[in-house]
Amino acid sequence: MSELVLDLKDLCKGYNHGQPNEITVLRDATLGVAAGEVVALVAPSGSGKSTLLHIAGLLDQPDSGTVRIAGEDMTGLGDRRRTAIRRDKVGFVYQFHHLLPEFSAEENIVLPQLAAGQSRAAARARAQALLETVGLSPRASHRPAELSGGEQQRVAFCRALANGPALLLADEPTGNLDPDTSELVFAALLNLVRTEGLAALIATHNLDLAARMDRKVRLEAGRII
Ligand SMILES: Nc1ncnc2c1ncn2[C@@H]1O[C@H](COP(=O)(O)OP(=O)(O)OP(=O)(O)O)[C@@H](O)[C@H]1O
Repeated sequence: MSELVLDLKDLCKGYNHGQPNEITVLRDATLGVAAGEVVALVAPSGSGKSTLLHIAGLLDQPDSGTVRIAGEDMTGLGDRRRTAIRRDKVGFVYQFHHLLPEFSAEENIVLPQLAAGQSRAAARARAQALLETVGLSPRASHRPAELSGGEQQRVAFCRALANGPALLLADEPTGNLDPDTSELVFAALLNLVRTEGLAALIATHNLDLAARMDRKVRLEAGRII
């Protein structure tokens, strides 16, 4: 039995099929990420990182190839099942935090849990534990506008992990932060991922950060090498 949490096989993906501006982005891209493993995805701009992460996170479909998450083949699943898997098994972090501005840090982490059917008391306890892991307990009642950029991003990590996903996908999670803040925020992310024992695939341009992950893969000419 496979221990891979994320198992991508022979993914092909292009855009604008049959049109003059047709483009092939992924060509037989294959990648596995095991539980507890943090993998850096390093690739130049425009090479297909976001395309790969969106397919892995069930936000988009490949033209061919298979996506397995926690052992389950996603091929041919209906929208409802895909949405449920995305909600329960996958956490997604973007370059920009996308926190809800009218809610506090804690509420931003509580809300996705309530949507998943969790009780308010359990959701609050989980939010507080996550905030503590990233050193933000004293900021729990602050709204996003009352937090620094690095603090906002750390709250976004906690929100992504709110429902206890098995897999974390991150697209340039420190891309809009200065180098010192990136370092701090990345350390918080690694701490969270290690504490929760997640499989993580983290796209970054930052080679220093990539070197601190368990493994580094590159996306080149549509393939993972
Ligand atoms: N919906 C789309 N329609 C047409 N082309 C697209 C679409 N989405 C992405 N592309 C093209 O596919 C290629 C890969 O895009 P993608 O966003 O995956 O790259 P990326 O590696 O994440 O880039 P960046 O680091 O700049 O965000 C680019 O050439 C892009 O222009």
